[in-house]
Amino acid sequence: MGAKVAVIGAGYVGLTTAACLSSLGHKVVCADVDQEKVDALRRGEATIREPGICELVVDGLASRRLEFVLGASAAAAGADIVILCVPTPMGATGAADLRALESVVTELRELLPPGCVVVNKSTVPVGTAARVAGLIDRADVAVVSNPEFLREGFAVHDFLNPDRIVVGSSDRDPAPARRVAELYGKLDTAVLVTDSASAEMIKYASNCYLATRLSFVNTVAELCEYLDASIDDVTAGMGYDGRIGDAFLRPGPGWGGSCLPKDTFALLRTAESAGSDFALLRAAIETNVKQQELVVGKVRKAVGGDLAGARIGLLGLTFKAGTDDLRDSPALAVARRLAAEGAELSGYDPSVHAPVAGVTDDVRITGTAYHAANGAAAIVLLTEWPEFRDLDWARIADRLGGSSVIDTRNLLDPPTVTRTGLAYQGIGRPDSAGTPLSRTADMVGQVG
Ligand SMILES: NC(=O)C1=CN([C@@H]2O[C@H](COP(=O)(O)OP(=O)(O)OC[C@H]3O[C@@H](n4cnc5c(N)ncnc54)[C@H](O)[C@@H]3O)[C@@H](O)[C@H]2O)C=CC1
Ligand SMILES: O=C(O)[C@H]1O[C@H](OP(=O)(O)OP(=O)(O)OC[C@H]2O[C@@H](n3ccc(=O)[nH]c3=O)[C@H](O)[C@@H]2O)[C@H](O)[C@@H](O)[C@@H]1O
Repeated sequence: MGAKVAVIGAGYVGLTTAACLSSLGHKVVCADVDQEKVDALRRGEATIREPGICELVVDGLASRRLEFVLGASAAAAGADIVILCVPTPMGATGAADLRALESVVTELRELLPPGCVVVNKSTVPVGTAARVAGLIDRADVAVVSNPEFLREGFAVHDFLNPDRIVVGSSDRDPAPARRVAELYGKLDTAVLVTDSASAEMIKYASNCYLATRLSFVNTVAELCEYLDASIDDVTAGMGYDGRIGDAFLRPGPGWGGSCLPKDTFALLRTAESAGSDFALLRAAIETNVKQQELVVGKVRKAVGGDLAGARIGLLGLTFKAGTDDLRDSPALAVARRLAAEGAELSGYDPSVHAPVAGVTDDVRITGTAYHAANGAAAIVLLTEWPEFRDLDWARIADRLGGSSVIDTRNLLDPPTVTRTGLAYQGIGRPDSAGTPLSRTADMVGQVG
């Protein structure tokens, strides 16, 4: 029989956790403080853009294994396991802001049923499980760390097909950790049971490694431009090495999103507090800022050196393709820098249909990519939405006032663009058509 689970927070992680656990046979009550969100979810409407989530919510409601309530207190009664999925954003110092987490824990401490397990699924600094246990201060309630590794845009897939489940428990009693691991019993994956501090560290180390890897790749791409090498072929060649692997090697306008930026800063602060200088991580963060400047430099150069009054079209605003999430988007960071130099920006994103106050203020949102190109001196592709590959570049060329296309995701086929008379620049790619981009791939094809 499934467990009785309360999930606190119905965002990307909370809603995915609630919907997926109910699909695995558990009885789940999911709480949020946002009345509109709770109402929409009760009607079976997905509140996040994630493939498969809507179907799971509808199935969960129909089977009565999934319920949505307003406020954490309403979810806790009768729960065997309470999973905390509230935000842990970057605080003023760069450290994780734990106020939402602490307020939920304080709200719930008296209400938790005896014998229940509180699970930290939010990304929290090392030591937080111990801190939460201290706040709850009850011998009959255990606290377990169970970090989440899902990616936005693949949330349901990643939750149901995880590379690993990590469960951390400082309790001398292994039973609470086992109960949490059993939630995922139907999934065929590695389960690592460890202490809480290690579990918390695994999450930060993973995200910070990914961020560092991207800063490394972006730097290699920059070097490729100086040396007339092709980053496409370089990363392809690196990726054949099983120790390196071919995932997460695409250069771009810098990494962003709701987690990598805040988690890199948070680990840096954690290291500082521990008296350790994590110079490599600091360099990864600095390199990421430099990457945005590098993109701005390419645009500045494309318009003749002065961005003041230059009209620039932007393709893509979200932090990556496949999501509607604009949090810490490198596309918007680049837009902010361009606007600060006086550029007038029009932008199109398939998942952004209206301006978002305080977020997209630098950009006039357009309904199509072609409208974003109207009269622009240059067009800058910032998010790798696949549909941008299929644009009619002759039509874009007709609409542009200038002739520059800057592809910060190396998404486009350069000859397709340059054939229309436009000038193409990627990241770490030879600048024009007739490049050796596919030469190596062809050779590999012939040999193998
Ligand atoms: N977004 C992602 O891809 C991943 C996020 N994480 C971590 O998971 C945590 C949550 O992140 P997201 O789901 O992205 O955040 P989110 O912002 O999408 O969702 C958080 C939800 O919690 C609700 N909430 C806030 N205070 C509450 C309270 N007192 N009671 C009940 N609900 C409350 C908010 O209204 C919101 O709906 C963070 O620590 C994040 O670092 C971990 C892995 C992946
Ligand atoms: O803790 C989290 O929230 C999550 O953060 C990331 O997931 P996500 O934020 O959804 O985004 P990623 O797919 O990792 O991309 C992050 C950024 O790196 C960029 N990126 C990614 C891959 C790549 O090859 N090149 C590249 O520039 C993306 O465009 C994006 O801006 C991690 O991949 C998840 O494992 C983790 O659970």
